[in-house]
Amino acid sequence: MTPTPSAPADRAPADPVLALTGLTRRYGSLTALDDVGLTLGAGARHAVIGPNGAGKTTLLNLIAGTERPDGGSVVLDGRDLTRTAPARRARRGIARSFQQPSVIPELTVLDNLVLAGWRHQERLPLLGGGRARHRTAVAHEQLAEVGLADVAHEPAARLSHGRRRLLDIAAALAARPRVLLLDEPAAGLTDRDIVRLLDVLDGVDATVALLLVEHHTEVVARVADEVTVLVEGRTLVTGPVRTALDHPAVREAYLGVSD
Ligand SMILES: Nc1ncnc2c1ncn2[C@@H]1O[C@H](COP(=O)(O)OP(=O)(O)OP(=O)(O)O)[C@@H](O)[C@H]1O
Repeated sequence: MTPTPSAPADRAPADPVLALTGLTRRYGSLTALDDVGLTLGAGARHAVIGPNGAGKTTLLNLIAGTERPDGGSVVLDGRDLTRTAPARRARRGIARSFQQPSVIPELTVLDNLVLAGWRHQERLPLLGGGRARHRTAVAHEQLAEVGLADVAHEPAARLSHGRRRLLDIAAALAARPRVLLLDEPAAGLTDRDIVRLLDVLDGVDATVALLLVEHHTEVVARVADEVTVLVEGRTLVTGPVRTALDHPAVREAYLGVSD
């Protein structure tokens, strides 16, 4: 991965936050992911695109730990997590927002965020009620940041799909992750919701590495610095966003355009 634009040219890029090497996953005779490697530094904005069935969700599953690879490794901050359970990976700093938001519909919007931030809160040196008050105050701030302050006390079930997506992302961020995995965040969103989504992603802490699977190429072009294109489980191209999106094979294989 190239250094971030602000990194001095004469200094080596910082250690990677997330390093994936040779990731391979088979389902019977189908190789869903074939020897895929990727390195994300702090503050990376990396998108993975590709046609249906290319292996994008499989890649996220292998990083989050909900599936195990048949080959390769997942290393976070120098620690090999390839055999580590999903909950432990989450505690180490891998957060995920799903295609179908995973918020708890019966809880209020605010309580969803309070709950999501609890893991981080456990590490703060606050006692009893102090912790709860602090967490609630932080959750209110986070809701304001994602434009959901007006529905703080509504059950999450009453939110539109777009706003539930934003809550899901806010909940993932509340655990203060090192890496945020986003699975098609723009899917099913209205144009107005997409503008909100882009605002939220713009506001993600610059130290968090963001890995985005997305079909919406305008969202990819707006959010990502770098793009990996998967086709049939293999990396077709990986590089700066414009180079990847303008690659003739990508235009043909993914966008259905031939020059
Ligand atoms: N649990 C499974 N059992 C068998 N085959 C699977 C399983 N999960 C995924 N596959 C297959 O692996 C391949 C990659 O699937 P994956 O969902 O990762 O693709 P994708 O790029 O995310 O596709 P989409 O854009 O449609 O979500 C597909 O051919 C899919 O049918």
